[in-house]
Amino acid sequence: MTKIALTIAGSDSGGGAGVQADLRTFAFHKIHGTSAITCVTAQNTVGVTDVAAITPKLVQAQLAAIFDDMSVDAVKTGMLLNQEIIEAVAKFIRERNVHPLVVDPVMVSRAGVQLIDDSAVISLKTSLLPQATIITPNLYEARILSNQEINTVEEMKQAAVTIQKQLGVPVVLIKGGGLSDRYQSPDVWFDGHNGEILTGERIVTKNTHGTGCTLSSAIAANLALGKDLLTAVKEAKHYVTVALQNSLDIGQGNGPVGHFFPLLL
Ligand SMILES: Nc1ncnc2c1ncn2[C@@H]1O[C@H](COP(=O)(O)OP(=O)(O)OP(=O)(O)O)[C@@H](O)[C@H]1O
Ligand SMILES: Cc1ncc(CO)c(N)n1
Repeated sequence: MTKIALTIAGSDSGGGAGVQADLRTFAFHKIHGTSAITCVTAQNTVGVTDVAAITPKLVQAQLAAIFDDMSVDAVKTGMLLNQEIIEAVAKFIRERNVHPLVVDPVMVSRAGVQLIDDSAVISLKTSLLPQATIITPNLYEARILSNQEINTVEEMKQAAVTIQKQLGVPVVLIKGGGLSDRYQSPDVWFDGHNGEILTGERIVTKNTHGTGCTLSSAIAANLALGKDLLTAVKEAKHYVTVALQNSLDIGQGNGPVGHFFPLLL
């Protein structure tokens, strides 16, 4: 039977991140992708020039339209923009017992640009993160969530434990794309008992736009396919590495990763 995944996220006009990256990732995994759009960004490979929120009512209506009609096998959230949207999404997830749920707590981009406002950070922590199956903060986001400095794998491990315990999230995966390591891009997993360092070769490219969106939607896709969580994460990390190896030299800034590899028809 066809599996179905849902992304609750923002639109990236440049097509590299957000809903556009998520739907391509679902399609690569042979999963039907649905989407509830939270905001529209005017964005390209260089940066974000404008953003407008979708009303919480319309976000909720998109979610209801999907869940009233279809059986959704896995969900991911990405950029939720503001407190009202986060609260609407969190309420829907609570009421409909939505799971498995991969939360990419999008707050700050790899380039260090803040993508959501301060009140939204509080709602994310209190209303949404505790409902997640797994959360996937990048280094900046993990710093905000743990209140600690993170520059090394050792500090990533400590922060993962702090976040897991303080926020009551079952599994924390801190992404190491932002580390200054020339050879590796390790991600750190902590599930309350076991810690693991998921190693991965660092690909030398400037085209890293959308890596975080791609990782979280690949985890959701693998969960929709019935894989266990650690396997889902390991395979998703491998997918991102190969997508980076096949990244696209588009635009003047950071181009997108290559979600599809040459197709032989
Ligand atoms: N140059 C790279 N080579 C290999 N893996 C990378 C590289 N950059 C990032 N990754 C991997 O990509 C995934 C996403 O991590 P990253 O830290 O880039 O997330 P992010 O900041 O949320 O991404 P973005 O905001 O650009 O979408 C992680 O698995 C990370 O290890
Ligand atoms: C819409 C959107 N979502 C997420 C990110 C983070 O990469 C981005 N740059 N844009």
